[in-house]
Parts: sequence; C-alpha cells; structure tokens
Amino acid sequence: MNVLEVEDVALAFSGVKAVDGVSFTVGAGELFAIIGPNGAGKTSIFNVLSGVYRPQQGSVRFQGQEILGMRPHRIAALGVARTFQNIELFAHLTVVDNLMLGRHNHMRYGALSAFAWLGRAKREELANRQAVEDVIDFLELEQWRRLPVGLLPYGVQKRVELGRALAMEPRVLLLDEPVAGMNVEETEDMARFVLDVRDELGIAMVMVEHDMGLVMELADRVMVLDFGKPIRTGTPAEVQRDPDVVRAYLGEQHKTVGGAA
Ligand SMILES: Nc1ncnc2c1ncn2[C@@H]1O[C@H](COP(=O)(O)OP(=O)(O)OP(=O)(O)O)[C@@H](O)[C@H]1O
Repeated sequence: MNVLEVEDVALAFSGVKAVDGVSFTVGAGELFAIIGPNGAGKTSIFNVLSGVYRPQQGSVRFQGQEILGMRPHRIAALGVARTFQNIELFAHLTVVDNLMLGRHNHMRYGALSAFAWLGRAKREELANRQAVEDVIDFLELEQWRRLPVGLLPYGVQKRVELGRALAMEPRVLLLDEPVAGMNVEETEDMARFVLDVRDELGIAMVMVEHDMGLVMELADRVMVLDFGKPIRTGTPAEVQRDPDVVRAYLGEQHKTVGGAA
C-alpha cells in the first residue's frame, strides 16, 4: 500500500514554475529519493508535502487522505515528519529536551487539565519519556543526552534532528539533505541510521540529497527532476542508465554515478 500519493502537482512563484506536473507514490517502508540540479524544485516539493507551500494544482494523499490545504502542524500530527537542510534545533536545550519537543503532538494535557487529571497526565509524561529513551537508544545518543545540542559535533546534531523527527512516531519522514556538510565518517553513520529507520522501524522516507553515491546506495527508487519536471523515476540502476538523466542532470558527475552502479 502507498503511504503517499502525489498527483500532478504544480507550483509557480510569479510565473516561475518551481514544480511542474510532478506525480509519484511512496510505498510503505520505501526509501524514495528526489534528485536534481540546484533550483530543480526539490525543496519546493518538500514544502508542498509538509504544508508550507500551497500549490496551484494537484493532489497529495497521505494514507488515502487529501492533505493539500492542511496547515503544517496538522500534517505533522497525522504522521508526516521532517528534517531540515539547516539544523533546526534549540541549541541550548539538551538532547533529551529537544527530543521531548518532538513528542509535542502526543501530549494531550495542558497545565490545567494536567492538574485535574494528575494520574493520567503523569502516565502520559512517563510514556513520552520512554518514547524519547527508545529514540536515544536507537540512534546511539546516550553519551550526549544531557548536553546542550549546540555543543555537539555537527554530525551528532544532525542525528539529534533525525531523532526529534522519529520521536513524533511518523509514518513518513521527509529528509532534506541528511548528510550535507558531513565528513566521511559522519556520512557513513547517518547512512546506517537511515537504513535502520527503514528496515527496523519500517518508516517510509522521502529523501532529497546531493550526495549521489549515497542516493544510489540507499534509495529503493529515485525521481530525477529538471526545471520542476520529473524526467525519470525508477530504481537507482534504471535512473543511472537513462540517457535523458545523464544528459540533463548527471553530466560531469556521470563517471562517479556510473562507477557506483
Ligand atoms: N519562496 C519562493 N519564492 C520565489 N521563488 C521560489 C521560492 N522558493 C523556490 N523558488 C524558486 O523555485 C525554483 C525551485 O527552487 P527549489 O528551492 O525548490 O529548488 P531545489 O531543487 O530545492 O534547489 P537546491 O538544490 O538549490 O536546494 C527556483 O527557481 C527557485 O528560485
């Protein structure tokens, strides 16, 4: 079953077609990558999926439900979580507290009702703490748990951001350049965790990433965009063989990509 069905989405900014007739589906537990040159429309698609941009045309269904037109927080509450190109965490809060913020959608009790329903609120708090502990274990963040995020190495901060998204218990995770700016070791760590998210947690992912080696190694399917239009969607092997893709996008990187096949 598909968790995400995107159909004929078009989005223009004062005449510039950022997204132009984009359709794709993401299956349960699938790792779907979107690649394309700078300005091809990748971030715009993420912003459409998460409700930040409202396209002029098309449909986006999440688990069969139309989500176009919904506010970002509602889409997130339904189970679509996101990480950002530039880390968006609270630098002076600890790892644990940043992850607790990811539980926000699961907290039903405000201060007043918490007072009235002390027992239930307490149980809920414990359940949220446990969920955060599970994420800390899963992403091997134990040694940094009580440190302010701003003091941590860059690669670990990106991992905490992934953790904040996982703490939401999403059904679909949107990963915006998960290894941008990372060194080789940090990239390998992140690649391993992304695969674990798919294989152990069964969460579907849409990943935008410029690191072609990583995309071709990790993704189940890849969509190649050029000037807002999809020019090919297929397995990494199919995409790398496609002459249009090579011509329109891979160009000088062809050797690297071909070498990874
Ligand atoms: N808020 C906006 N206002 C006006 N134009 C925009 C806006 N957001 C994106 N665009 C334009 O839409 C097109 C697609 O941009 P987008 O950022 O989605 O591309 P991208 O593939 O994510 O690029 P990159 O790889 O550099 O992140 C570009 O021409 C861009 O200038």
